[in-house]
Amino acid sequence: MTETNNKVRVAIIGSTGYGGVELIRLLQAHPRVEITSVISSSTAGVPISDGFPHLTNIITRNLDGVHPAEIAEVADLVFAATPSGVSTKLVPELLDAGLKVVDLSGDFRLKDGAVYEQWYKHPAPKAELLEKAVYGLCEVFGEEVRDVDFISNPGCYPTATLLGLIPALSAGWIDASSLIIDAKSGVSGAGRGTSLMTHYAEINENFKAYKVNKHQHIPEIEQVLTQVSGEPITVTFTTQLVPMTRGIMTTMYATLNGAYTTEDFIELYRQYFKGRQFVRIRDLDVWPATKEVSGSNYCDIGFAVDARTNRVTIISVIDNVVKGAAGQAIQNLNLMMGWEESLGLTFTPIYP
Ligand SMILES: NC(=O)C1=CN([C@@H]2O[C@H](COP(=O)(O)OP(=O)(O)OC[C@H]3O[C@@H](n4cnc5c(N)ncnc54)[C@H](OP(=O)(O)O)[C@@H]3O)[C@@H](O)[C@H]2O)C=CC1
Ligand SMILES: CC(=O)N[C@@H](CCC(=O)OP(=O)(O)O)C(=O)O
Repeated sequence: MTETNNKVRVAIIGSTGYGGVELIRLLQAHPRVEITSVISSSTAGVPISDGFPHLTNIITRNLDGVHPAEIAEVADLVFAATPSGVSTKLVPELLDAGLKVVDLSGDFRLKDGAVYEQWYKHPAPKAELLEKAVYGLCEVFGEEVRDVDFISNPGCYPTATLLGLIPALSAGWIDASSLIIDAKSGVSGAGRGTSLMTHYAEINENFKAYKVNKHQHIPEIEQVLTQVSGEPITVTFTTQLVPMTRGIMTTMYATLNGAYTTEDFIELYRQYFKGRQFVRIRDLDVWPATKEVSGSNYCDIGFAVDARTNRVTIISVIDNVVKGAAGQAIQNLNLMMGWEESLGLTFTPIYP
């Protein structure tokens, strides 16, 4: 990989979407990255600040078209912040052109193509690429990310959910057959395209469930939980849209396998995530709120054991666009490059 002035050259496909624009914001402040191309399939040739005035005098370059060979001439690594279905076709061409790739879509997260087709309703990528893609949940699989050239960035809901469940499941503290996940997202999770679902009058002062038991993140969560626990796991997973711009809260319920206390959970998770600065385990009765991670790469997790019901409630929050997308993608870049994983990501949440 070429490093110019000690910097890696990076291109962003889908730079006119929410994930891409957030990558621009974060990478602008990254000390080891130079953005050499911002790419659009529909508006190439115009300055990106035409459509995004907040980038005026920050990114002065024009949008480039989607041409893998040309991208490979100016960049070493590309972020594909593209819709599912698009990445399936694009990523092989980018890899063939010699680029490293971090793909933000759901296309390469599921190892079984038939499962992908069942949930995503698109033709699956080739099996060898599904095999090659490394699932970049940094705090769990960070060692596997080092020195690879193709990362599949985890989904937003799965990031919050998996970080909230894996330590307790790995330790055998919770019953794997009892998992219920109640998930809520701000509307930026749906991307920049307009739809009736996210239209202001439909979501303002409203709160609605969608894709109940049908969400494409269900097999992703089940695949990873099955992998870490060694036994087949299914989950009940309900997604809901909240009238806010950013943020995900997942509230998880599980039956306990023993007489563990809330303090035990806090200690278990602090040990599991020791040295991983982006996961913050809350003190007793200090519940995480989405605002407390907004604009940052943190995932905050809190617990309450209920001895009466023999269940634990686990609450996990992230900013869907940062830790759920662009921030985690940069964390993966850092690991791929052998840099400190927090490089360029150590900013404080925006509050209030
Ligand atoms: N928003 C979020 O919180 C999260 C999103 N993701 C995933 O990240 C990806 C990007 O999401 P998000 O930014 O929200 O989506 P958006 O809909 O906001 O943006 C997607 C972008 O992809 C570009 N695009 C569309 N078709 C093509 C094509 N054929 N070739 C190249 N580029 C294309 C579009 O830009 P143009 O027309 O200019 O090319 C568009 O701006 C998606 O796969 C999404 O599921 C994952 C986690 C969280
Ligand atoms: C609020 C909202 O609509 N969120 C989206 C998140 C989709 C996403 O990020 O898609 P992939 O991870 O599968 O690429 C959804 O629920 O479908």
